[in-house]
Amino acid sequence: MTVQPLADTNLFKPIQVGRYQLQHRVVLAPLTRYRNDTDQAPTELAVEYYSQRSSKAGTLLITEATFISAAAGGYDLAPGIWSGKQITQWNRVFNKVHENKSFIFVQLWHLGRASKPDALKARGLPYVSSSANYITDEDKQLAKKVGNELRSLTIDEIKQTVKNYAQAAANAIKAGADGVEIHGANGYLPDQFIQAVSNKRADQYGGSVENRVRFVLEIVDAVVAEVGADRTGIRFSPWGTFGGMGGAEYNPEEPFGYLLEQLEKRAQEGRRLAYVHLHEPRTGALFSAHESVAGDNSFAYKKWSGTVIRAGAYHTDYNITKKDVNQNDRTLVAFGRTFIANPDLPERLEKGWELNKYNRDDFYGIGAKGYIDYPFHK
Ligand SMILES: O=C1CCC=C1CO
Repeated sequence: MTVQPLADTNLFKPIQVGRYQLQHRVVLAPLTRYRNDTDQAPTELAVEYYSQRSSKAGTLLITEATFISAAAGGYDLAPGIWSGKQITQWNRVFNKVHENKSFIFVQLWHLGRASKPDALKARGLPYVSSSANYITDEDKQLAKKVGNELRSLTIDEIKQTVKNYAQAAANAIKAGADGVEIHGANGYLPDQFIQAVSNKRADQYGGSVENRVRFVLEIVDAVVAEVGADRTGIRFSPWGTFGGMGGAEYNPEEPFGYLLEQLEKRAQEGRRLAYVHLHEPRTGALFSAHESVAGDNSFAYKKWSGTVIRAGAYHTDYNITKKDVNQNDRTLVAFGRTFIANPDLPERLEKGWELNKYNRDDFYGIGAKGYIDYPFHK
């Protein structure tokens, strides 16, 4: 991969995102790091980690995926935004980001069937999804073994979950965040409703595309009512296969095209989201820039007239980055792994400086190594 200065591209033009004026279009992508404390709250190292990556004024950061409630979780060292301590600790992170005159949105997460039935059982919590449709047979065997079999959310539970998203959004703003991103991608709960491969319901939340997107639109409407459309983003992975998504004969333009039309309809009525964030097909299989899946997100621009953040191995070819960010004036690019290894990534991209290489072995774990010890450019 050859680096080149991107200062003269749209990537370094200011842009209004929701109620915020960003100074450039490089975004910290949401990155699970499994480095929180035993109360699922950010640590002091997290304060430093996000501070480093907000060092160029006017940067937009999206936090690692953050559970809306204990029932939404199941991964011990991932963070939440439901308890007082979590809110207090996130506030320390957000204050440092704001000292650097940057902005941060909290990604709101519900695992659904991607959770662990044994971890949920230990907390006395149910293992739920749109339908009792496991990702793998191993999940099914484990769920049976621990006595926490996957089941469909009831209508009342769906309504309560929507309220939990709104409460988590309110908590994020109370903690000082600038906004929230609804995590609708990568096979988590909203995606489990959107996609027919996982949603086998026969009620108003299943079957037709209109019914399958009902849950995520209820979440959008509740979060927007709570914190405002201009402080709300949403992420989708239309071409993703992670978490058992996609499947044979699957055309994502059908559910996601309709979903974007509904978001645009809301925008025309005065409730335009700050942004729609899309995973690129080349990282559809996640965890590798090389297990690309077929597909193209250009359909989204025809359905949605607002701001778009695009993510997916953009560090591998600057010419793709230039093409995608220059094709219109409403595209930002999110970087994940490369931002892990380069705390000053925006400046390195602007000036064409060499990039630190990331070490996948250090993505997760406790302590400073691989978290806050990557060097800034000399
Ligand atoms: O979205 C994804 C895929 C793997 C982990 C998360 C949450 O940040």
